[in-house]
Amino acid sequence: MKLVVLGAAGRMGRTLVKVIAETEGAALHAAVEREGSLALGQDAGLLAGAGHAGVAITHDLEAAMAGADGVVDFTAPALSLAVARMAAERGLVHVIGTTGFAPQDDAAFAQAAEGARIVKSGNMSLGVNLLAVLVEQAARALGPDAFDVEVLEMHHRHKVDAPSGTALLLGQAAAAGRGVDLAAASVRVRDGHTGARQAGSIGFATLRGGSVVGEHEVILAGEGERIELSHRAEDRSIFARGAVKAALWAKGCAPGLYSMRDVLGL
Ligand SMILES: NC(=O)C1=CN([C@@H]2O[C@H](COP(=O)(O)OP(=O)(O)OC[C@H]3O[C@@H](n4cnc5c(N)ncnc54)[C@H](OP(=O)(O)O)[C@@H]3O)[C@@H](O)[C@H]2O)C=CC1
Ligand SMILES: O=C(O)C1=N[C@H](C(=O)O)C[C@H](O)C1
Repeated sequence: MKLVVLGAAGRMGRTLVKVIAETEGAALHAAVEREGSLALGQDAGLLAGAGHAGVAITHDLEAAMAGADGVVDFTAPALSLAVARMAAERGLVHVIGTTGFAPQDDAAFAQAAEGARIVKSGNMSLGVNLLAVLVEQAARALGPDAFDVEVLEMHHRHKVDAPSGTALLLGQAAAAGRGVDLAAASVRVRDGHTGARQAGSIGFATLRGGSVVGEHEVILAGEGERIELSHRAEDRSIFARGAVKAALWAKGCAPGLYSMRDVLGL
C-alpha cells in the first residue's frame, strides 16, 4: 500500500516513516511538510533515522497524493480537514491521528467519508482503545450517583491542544457507558470558588511538561473506594503502528468514517 506521510519532519511523522519501512505491505510514497520548512528536499528516511528512503520531502500535496493509496496524517486540524476533502475526491484512505478539532468539524469529516475511507482516532494504540472499552464497562456498571468520573492526562511541553484527544476519547467512553452526552456532562476547567462537584459530571485535568509521551488515567471515585484505570505510552511507535495497521485495514473497506475500535475489533 503506497502511503503519504503528512508532517513528515514532526515527532509522529518521523516515527511513521520508520514504522512504514518496517511494515510488510506498506511503502512510503511521499512525505509532506509545509512550504518554507527547513526539511523540504531532505530524504524522509534519513531524517527519520530509518536509512535512505529515496523520498524527498515536498510541500506539493497534490503531487504527493497522485498515485497514492492512502495518507497518514498526524498534523494540525486545518490541514487534516483540507486533506479529508482531497482524499474524498480521490477515493483514498485517510488515517487521521491529529487532535484538537472543534466539535463542528465532525460534520466535515462525515461528509468527506462519503468518498474517502477515513479512520480517525484521538489515540491509535491498542492499549488505549482497550482501556476505552474497560472505562465504558466500568461507567455503565457503577452509575453516576455512587461514582464520580475524572480523566487526568499528562503530555510533553510541546503539545498544543487540551484536553488531549485521548482524554476526550476516554471521557466519551465514560459518557457512552452512562448513556449521557459528553458535551453536556463535561467539566474541563476548575478555578476559584467552584462549589461542590456537580453530580454526574465528567471532569478533566490537564498537565504539561518535559518529554512525557502520553499518560492517561480515568478515576472512578466513590465513597470509601476508588478505581483507577490508566495507560502510559513509553514510545510513539505504538501510535504509528496502529495508524499503519489502520491504513492497511481501511484499504479493503467501503468509504466511511471508522474508529480504531473498528480496526481492532474491540
Ligand atoms: N491519535 C494519536 O494516536 C496521536 C495523535 N497525535 C497528534 O498528532 C498531531 C501531531 O503531533 P506531533 O507529531 O507531536 O506534532 P509535531 O508538531 O511534531 O508535528 C506536526 C507536523 O505537521 C506539520 N504541519 C502542521 N500543519 C501543517 C500544514 N498545514 N502543512 C504542512 N505541514 C503541517 C508541522 O509543521 P510545522 O512545525 O511547520 O507546523 C509538523 O512538522 C497532534 O495533533 C497530536 O495531538 C500525536 C500522537 C499520537
Ligand atoms: O500530542 C501528543 O503527543 C499526543 N497526542 C494524542 C492525544 O492528544 O491524546 C495521543 C497521545 O497521547 C500523544
